[in-house]
Parts: sequence; structure tokens; C-alpha cells
Amino acid sequence: MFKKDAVKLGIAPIAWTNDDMPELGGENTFEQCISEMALAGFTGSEVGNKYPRDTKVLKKALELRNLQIASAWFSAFLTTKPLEETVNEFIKHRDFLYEMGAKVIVVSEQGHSIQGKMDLPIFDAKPVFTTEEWEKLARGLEKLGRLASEKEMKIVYHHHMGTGVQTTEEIDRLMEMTDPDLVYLLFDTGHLTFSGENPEKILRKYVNRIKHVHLKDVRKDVFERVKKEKMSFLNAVKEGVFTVPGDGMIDFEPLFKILDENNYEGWFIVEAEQDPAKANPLEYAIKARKYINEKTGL
Ligand SMILES: O=C1C[C@@H](O)[C@H](O)[C@@H](O)C1=O
Ligand SMILES: [Co+2]
Repeated sequence: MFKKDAVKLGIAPIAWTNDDMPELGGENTFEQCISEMALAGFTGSEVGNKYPRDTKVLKKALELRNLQIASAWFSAFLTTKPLEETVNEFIKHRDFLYEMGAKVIVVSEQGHSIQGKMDLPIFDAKPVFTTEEWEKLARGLEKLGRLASEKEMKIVYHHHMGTGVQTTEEIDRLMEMTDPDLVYLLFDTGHLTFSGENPEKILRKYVNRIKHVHLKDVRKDVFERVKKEKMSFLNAVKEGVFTVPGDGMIDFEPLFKILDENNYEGWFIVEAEQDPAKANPLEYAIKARKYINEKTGL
């Protein structure tokens, strides 16, 4: 079973206040969020929109609760903007995370992304990159990977619904086009399932390149409705397509087994965005923590 010092457990603030729709959970404070993370038994977090950006202030608040920063999302625009714009933003983000002690940087290409478009159906309107855009993306990510390694950090690419890297074929293409020593992969169970991919197959193929894991589950009934009613990604989230691991249609046992057998080291981040008015964040955090303990011994 997983070695306790090799795998750390964190939870994302998105269940308390949603970064993509800040009105969802707007009433939940930063202090409440991190206190409840600690209370539920987690030792790490990603960075949400209510977190102070002053590293001293943030460190103090986290240390009081024995929490660490595991990583934070970075939106790249390598396919649609000049490279230097993404690079300049990335350096600021990298330096902030370095100061906070994080080892990995979550990167997602947001050029042409529809993940934030409230009115576009998630299954019909996702972007497809041209050959030229793929080339820009791959070379740009390698550049970000080199910048990360200057600080002994890694970039982990986040495949995501509504973006140009969502499907198995797109993940394969990105992995083939990039240097495995510069561009690593983030494994998000919820996005792969939502997209109709086979998470187990992808995990087996890339387990040695996966350096960060987002754990979320998918509610089957909502997922079916999202397709039928042609919902957007954000409306699907509001309707409750995602939930905590163990509460939906994903079988996590084989996934934990593959990670364990391959000596995965790094963070497991519970990242189950849903409407906090319908799903109490503390209650769901405790539910997730118990489930992970039952299945992994962690
Ligand atoms: O890692 C993530 C960050 C969120 O902002 C995003 O929309 C969510 O779905 C996700 O997986
Ligand atoms: Co994620």
C-alpha cells in the first residue's frame, strides 16, 4: 500500500468557492475554507481566488492549520497569443509557487477554450487545434517546462473538458509531441470520465509521466442529462456533474492499484467542484477523506 510519506492528500478550494464561477460559494471565507480542509484531515491545498497572494500572509494562515500548497492552476495561451505573454505570466506564477514550496505547476492551454462559456454545449463546441497550433503548444510547453526546471519544479499538463486537449487522442498527441523530461501529465479522473475516455487505460500508459492527480467523481444521471440537454461545462458543474470520489460512477480501486504498483509519488488532490449551497463542502470533504482512507490506507 501507498507509503505515507510518498503520497500526500490535499483538497481544492473549488468546493468552497468556485474559481470559474466566483458567485458559487461567494459567501465562504478563505479562513473557513482552509480550516475545514484541515478539520477533514487534509494536509494540502491548491490556490483559490480568495487566497492572499502575499506569500508571508498565506504561509502563516496555512502553517496554523498544518497545510501546504500543492500547486495552482496556470492558464496558458500558447496557441492564441505571443509566446512571451504566456512566458511572462508563467514566471510570476512559478515564482509564487516556488516561494510557497510547491513542486509542480498545473498548466492548461486556454487558447480557444470553451470551458468558461456559459452558453456553449460542452460536447459540440470544443476546439480542435490545427497542425500549426499543436506545434506552438508543444514547443511553448517545453519552454515552460525548462523554466520550471530552473527552480527544480515540473509542469503537469491538465487535459480538460472544452479545451483542445481533452480526448485520449489529443492527450496521446501532446505526450508524443513533447519531451517527457520537460512536460509531465496531470491525471484528472473526473474530466476523463466526463469526456467518455477510459481513465484506466490512460493511467496505465502514462503512469510514469503522471506527477499530479485530481480526484473527482461523476454523477451518472447528471452526466446523461448534460449530453441530452446540451449543457455547457459550467451549467453541468452547477447541476452537480462532479462530486467527491466514491460518490459517483467511477471505480477508483483499479486506479489506486495502478498508482500504487507504480510507486506514485506526489499529491492526490480531491477536486470536486459543485454548488456549495447544495453540497456542504465540509461534509463532502469528510466523505472524500474517509473513502480515500478505506481504499488506500492513507
Ligand atoms: O483543475 C481544475 C481547475 C478548475 O478551475 C477547473 O475548471 C476544474 O474542472 C479542474 O479540473
Ligand atoms: Co482538475
